[in-house]
Amino acid sequence: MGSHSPSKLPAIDFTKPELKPGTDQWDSVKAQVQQALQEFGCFEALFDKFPLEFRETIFSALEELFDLPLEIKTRNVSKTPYHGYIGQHPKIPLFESIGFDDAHVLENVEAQTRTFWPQGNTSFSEIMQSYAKGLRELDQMIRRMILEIFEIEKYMDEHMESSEYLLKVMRYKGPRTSEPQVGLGPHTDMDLVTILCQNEVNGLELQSSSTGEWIDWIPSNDSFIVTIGESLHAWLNGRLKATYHRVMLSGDKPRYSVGLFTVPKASYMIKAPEELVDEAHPLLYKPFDYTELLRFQASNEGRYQFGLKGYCGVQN
Ligand SMILES: O=C(O)CCC(=O)C(=O)O
Ligand SMILES: [Fe+2]
Repeated sequence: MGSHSPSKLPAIDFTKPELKPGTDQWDSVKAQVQQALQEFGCFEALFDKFPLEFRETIFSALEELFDLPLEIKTRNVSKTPYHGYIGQHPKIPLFESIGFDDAHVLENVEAQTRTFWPQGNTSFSEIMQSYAKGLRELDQMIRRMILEIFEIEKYMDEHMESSEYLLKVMRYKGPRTSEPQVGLGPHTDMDLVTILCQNEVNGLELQSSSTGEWIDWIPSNDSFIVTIGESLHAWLNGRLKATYHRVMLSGDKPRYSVGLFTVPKASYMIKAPEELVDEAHPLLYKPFDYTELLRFQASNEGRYQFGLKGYCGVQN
């Protein structure tokens, strides 16, 4: 599966104040995104929309959340597989996660927060909402650039309007070993794009899409990892690969991470634009619905990595 590498992922600067479509700055960042996605299939984004103490605040809010008793955390249920509470899974015993659907809207987070703290927890819901709202801006810039790269801007409105957000927060117990243990095994996400950040306990590793090397992510204060999910891979008819990643852990400190997962809306049929299908690029996947794909995944866990192909791959 490829070896470990000391190489670094490309870091792309999204902090420029005038980063607007049509400007030279935009085109220069877009060219870097294109190159990074071709060479690595993912990249580090520098984005400074959050105050300096923000990370500290969010990770202490997560500590408060995950320290709640299990019977409270399991109140986080969702009709979408993998969007609700996950934990105590024998295959990934260190891992727990809690999902907040469309967390950039304050009322949504407040309603979900009340399932954990019936009297509400204003500071918790506000921090989650402002995080989701800030990163949503970054996600939309990145997807806009990707559509421009593949010259399918005419689908911009439909693409943006047919997507929504899942804010997923995670805690990994420290394995108390010096040898790295699997926190989350190698996988691709099923969504469109994922933007992740982690506390001071590193552990996220990404596989370069061109060389197969595993690259450790060592974040800086303003950095996030951007990965591509299977739904975007399918919609672009294979022009971008979904990013393989995993979490490896050692030591005894818990690792916290937060991911903004951009997902296709339920019942929206993902279908590659005709501009991306031709003789050299035959259609790879039949049109599919993301939520149904997740249901298929959930009922075929052993075949996880082959989910999308197994679900709707076209036999060529
Ligand atoms: O914890 C992380 O950094 C990665 C989490 C992840 O890959 C996932 O939830 O799909
Ligand atoms: Fe993932």
